[in-house]
Amino acid sequence: MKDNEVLVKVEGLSKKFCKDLKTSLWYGLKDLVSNIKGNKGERKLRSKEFWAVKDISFELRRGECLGLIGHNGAGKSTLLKILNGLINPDAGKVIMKGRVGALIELGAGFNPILSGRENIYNNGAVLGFTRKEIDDKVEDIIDFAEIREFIDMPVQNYSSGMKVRLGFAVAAQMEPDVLIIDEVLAVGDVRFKTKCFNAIEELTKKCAVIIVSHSMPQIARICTELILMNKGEIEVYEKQNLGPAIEGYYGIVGNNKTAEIGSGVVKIENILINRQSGKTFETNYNEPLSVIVQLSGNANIERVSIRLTFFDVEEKPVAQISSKNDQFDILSSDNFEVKIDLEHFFLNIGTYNLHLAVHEINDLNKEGEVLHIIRSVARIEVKGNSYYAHAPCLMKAEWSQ
Ligand SMILES: Nc1ncnc2c1ncn2[C@@H]1O[C@H](COP(=O)(O)OP(=O)(O)OP(=O)(O)O)[C@@H](O)[C@H]1O
Repeated sequence: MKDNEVLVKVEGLSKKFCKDLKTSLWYGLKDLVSNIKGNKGERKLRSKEFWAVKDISFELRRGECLGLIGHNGAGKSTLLKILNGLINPDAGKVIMKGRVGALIELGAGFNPILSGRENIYNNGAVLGFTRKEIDDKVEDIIDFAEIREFIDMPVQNYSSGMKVRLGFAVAAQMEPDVLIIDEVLAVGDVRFKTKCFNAIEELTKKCAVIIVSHSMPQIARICTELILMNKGEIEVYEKQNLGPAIEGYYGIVGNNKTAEIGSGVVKIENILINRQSGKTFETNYNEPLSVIVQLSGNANIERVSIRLTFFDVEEKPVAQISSKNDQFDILSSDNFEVKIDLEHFFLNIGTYNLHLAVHEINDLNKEGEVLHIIRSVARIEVKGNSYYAHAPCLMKAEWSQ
């Protein structure tokens, strides 16, 4: 087969479902009769029906890895099931070339009463391998799955993680031309998941991969292109710069609700970013950033610390600025203001939530009582020309040779 030939071609794929079972069965019966009469499938929605997948088209070549992302219920799994032939579309077509390896539903494709080893032989036979060819692969599959101890036990007694291990090992080791992987990988432990992502990266050189995941760092690492799905439709299809699709995903699933805790004895009254107040701020990567925190104090508290923590949209802390760490003493009074200036803002292009924390500094010069913490006090959107999705922070260095 040619190096970068198109292995998957999807044109105008649509699938509708019905929200209620009774109506769905009734429509199914009506469609059956109408099909027998030779009428084409109904493309319009009837009462209680909705498009789970609507008008999806794309092409994928050997060497490409397509990430499907989107909110729960966006239609990703339905699309994968159509691609793998598990369900029929209502409209559109799929052309798939070569051997297809798929890991779609936990335990799907395995016969529960057969052992892991017997299932490997079954799957291999379905994919067109001879017994001898499977003999040559079986040890590698068992090694990859790391379940040698349990390989002769019926699959129905496997844990979810063991099923994923076996499923991925079979899909990946059977020399697929097209590899389809759904979110099931999330069930595996962190080490095995990383091993799978590394294997997918290797496999992409030889095949076309379609993967569904909610883990943006992993998606950004292995995918060459992304489709952001929203309510069954393509919202963003990016091939060069994956940033807009990832940002779009966070825009749909992100949560930036403000929450407050603390005694409030010293209280954050207002915050200005680049001299402006509000909730959402825009800045450019590498530009200066100024934060002014306005507070109201109390005579009982003399000194406080202020901590600014930037969280990414997955709620992971990615950067922190702390008056304590910078050994800056903040003296509290009735109403006071603290100015924090950053010469360069090094966070990568993306959206961040700023959490602000004010603690009392006690006699031992340690952070004591929580005075006021505001989670997601501001949302900062960092703009820029290029997007490097691997790391949240893009530092600048002095280079020499
Ligand atoms: N067999 C079915 N009958 C009726 N509705 C269905 C069926 N399968 C899926 N759906 C509906 O289709 C929509 C798309 O579901 P799908 O599982 O494809 O979403 P998804 O993007 O994979 O979500 P998740 O991220 O939660 O896995 C959902 O509203 C779901 O309830």
